[in-house]
Amino acid sequence: MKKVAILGSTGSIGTQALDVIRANRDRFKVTSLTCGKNIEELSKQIEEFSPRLVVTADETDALILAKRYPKLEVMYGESGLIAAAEDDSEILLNSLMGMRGLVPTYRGIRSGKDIALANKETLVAGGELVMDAVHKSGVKLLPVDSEHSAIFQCLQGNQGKRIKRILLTASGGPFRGYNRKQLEEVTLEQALKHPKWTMGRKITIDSATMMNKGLEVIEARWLFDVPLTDIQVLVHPESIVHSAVEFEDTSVIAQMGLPDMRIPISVALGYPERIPYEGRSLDFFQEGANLTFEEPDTDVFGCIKLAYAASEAGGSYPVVMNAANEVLVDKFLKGKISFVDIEKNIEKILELHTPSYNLGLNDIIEIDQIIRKEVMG
Ligand SMILES: NC(=O)C1=CN([C@@H]2O[C@H](COP(=O)(O)OP(=O)(O)OC[C@H]3O[C@@H](n4cnc5c(N)ncnc54)[C@H](OP(=O)(O)O)[C@@H]3O)[C@@H](O)[C@H]2O)C=CC1
Ligand SMILES: CC(=O)[C@@H](O)[C@H](O)COP(=O)(O)O
Ligand SMILES: [Mn+2]
Repeated sequence: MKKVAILGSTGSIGTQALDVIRANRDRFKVTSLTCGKNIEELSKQIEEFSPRLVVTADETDALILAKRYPKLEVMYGESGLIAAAEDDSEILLNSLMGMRGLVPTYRGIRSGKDIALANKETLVAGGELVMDAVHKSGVKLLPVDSEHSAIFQCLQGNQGKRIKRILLTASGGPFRGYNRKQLEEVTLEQALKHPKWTMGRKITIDSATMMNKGLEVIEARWLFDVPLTDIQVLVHPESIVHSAVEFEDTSVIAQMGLPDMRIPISVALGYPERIPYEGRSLDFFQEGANLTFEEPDTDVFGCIKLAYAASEAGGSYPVVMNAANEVLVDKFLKGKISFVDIEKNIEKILELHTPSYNLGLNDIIEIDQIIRKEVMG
């Protein structure tokens, strides 16, 4: 039985991970589960998976659960997330949304456990630090993000071959083909309608601005130790090729499949036998089927350029970009700013930023907090 702790178990990734675990109950034991405020969903998970520890964001919710489940260890806040990350599980699935996942990821690595990472903001803000900790502690960092899982799968059995280029695919989001003027008019409702994937709200907006692809470029850089110049974004609206790797010998290996996150989650959890998506198939290979690819329009979707530039500049720039993006997306979700204000404000904040370098964990946390306060206003 593989013991698994899941941070963010009540979210889109977390609940799909529990789908995979449910289909393989003899293979997994759930040790810790966490939520933000959704204690009703967490209660259902407690009843079904009997974790030893659960964590909520706030004390009030923790007290409710402690009363409801007197035998259960209930904690809250970052100390609770760290306790879950350092519990006796062998693998930590981090499916938290946002930079809040950095510290628990780091502590999980230092406690010697393998990390299944969906929480891409962790690598955007602290990639260099996290990868250094991974190498020093000898744990495995297994990507859950569908493109990075695809690249990871392409690399299996090809470790000796030199990577020439990573082809990072993108759906193009709900506004593919729009011009700047049209983007100025889009609504929150339209931005939340992703053409292919059903995901949490924040990543769905990131996909609409294409900042998600920018975050994924940075994620790929750290995960696969590949220069930014060798990571190419390709818009592929069918979302069947989840990414590909071109090797020095000019061969290309691609991973294809249904847009179903339970596939990359299963890969990261170690290919459990039974898969919860039986009965579905990739009915693509038929006469006349074709796959289309196009360059992203980075004049319209400038977030991609901002991400490359921030990662190229290094130091505190990616931390600032990520923090600003999280706050601005939240403002857009709350109807406080327009869609194009997200990119405009990130660009302005990066232009005005005085960088710092050689950041430790506390520096990253402090810069993140300062930018959040500034952008929240
Ligand atoms: N969804 C997807 O298909 C994909 C997601 N990812 C990445 O995976 C990560 C998770 O995404 P997704 O599942 O969509 O996100 P969701 O918003 O659906 O879930 C986020 C999880 O974090 C919890 N959470 C929210 N706020 C807090 C808080 N203040 N303190 C503690 N926990 C909190 C949520 O709890 P609650 O339920 O109580 O709000 C939930 O369990 C992100 O980094 C995303 O970019 C990557 C690829 C695909
Ligand atoms: C499912 C997943 O991995 C998401 O990151 C998804 O890829 C977002 O799609 P975009 O390609 O539109 O950003
Ligand atoms: Mn992705």
